Amino acid sequence: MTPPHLAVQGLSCGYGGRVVVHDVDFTLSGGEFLCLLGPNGVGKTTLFKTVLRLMPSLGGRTLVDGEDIAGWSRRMIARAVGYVPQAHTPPFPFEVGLVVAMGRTAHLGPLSSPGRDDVLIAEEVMDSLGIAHLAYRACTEISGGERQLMLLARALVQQPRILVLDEPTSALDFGNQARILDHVSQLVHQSGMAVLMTTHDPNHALRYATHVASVDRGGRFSVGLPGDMVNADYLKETYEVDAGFVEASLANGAKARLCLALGRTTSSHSLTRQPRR
Ligand SMILES: Nc1ncnc2c1ncn2[C@@H]1O[C@H](COP(=O)(O)OP(=O)(O)OP(=O)(O)O)[C@@H](O)[C@H]1O
Repeated sequence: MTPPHLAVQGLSCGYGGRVVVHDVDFTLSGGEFLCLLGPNGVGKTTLFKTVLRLMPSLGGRTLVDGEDIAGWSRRMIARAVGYVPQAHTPPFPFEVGLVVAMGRTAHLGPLSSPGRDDVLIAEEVMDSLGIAHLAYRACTEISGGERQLMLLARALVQQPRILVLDEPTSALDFGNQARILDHVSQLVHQSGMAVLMTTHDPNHALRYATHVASVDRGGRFSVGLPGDMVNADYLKETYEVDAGFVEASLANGAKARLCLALGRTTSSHSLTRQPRR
């Protein structure tokens, strides 16, 4: 795999002229795993969609391997970047195996359908994510977690060099969260994939990310190393909870620093505070 390079330069995004996130600058290379944190409603999904040109930007640009993707077709973008949206139910009751195989579309000619090799790739990916048994089930009749795994499988069969994941584990049980993030982490470290992921669990960032980015309630973007970004002050400011840290030993003997919410700070008063502008 040619090592990918994503550069986001001076990007601002929002709706109808209302700026939600502004002045976003970061780069992401093969072998890097960037976790994006931030409270509900600050604009993480909006930022991802704008980075991928699924919605127009209010300024700035996205470069893949040095080229501005504004001029790229959806097919060209899909060959380089796999995207797993936050929640998406396909409108028709296609079989799960077919939805996953549709991820190959980016690599097929305009009128071709998936061939034997494409089906094998889809089967292999479904097997690796533990969803081979869902292949003939209607995608409209599976659970939320199973749907999330199906969408991840669809993105992986694209064989992208860059993977953008919007809360990919929000519906997964504890074991599946660990298995999926281990799998994604392996793709980063062994295959040189570049991953950009949002999560509401700062422990995902502490455990897996090489870099952590954040959007605050003022739509300001920042990025740094996990140990510098995710500290007690950051968690208090971002989520309005006091947090403590513990160290755990991983199966390979390495140490992981993890956080634990200790309770809401006295200043917090609402579950859905309005963003400060
Ligand atoms: N289609 C839309 N039109 C107008 N405003 C929108 C639209 N979609 C989202 N918003 C608003 O834009 C802001 C950012 O939403 P976004 O979904 O990007 O936040 P988020 O950080 O991903 O949230 P969450 O963590 O809850 O998933 C919110 O104020 C939201 O209400």
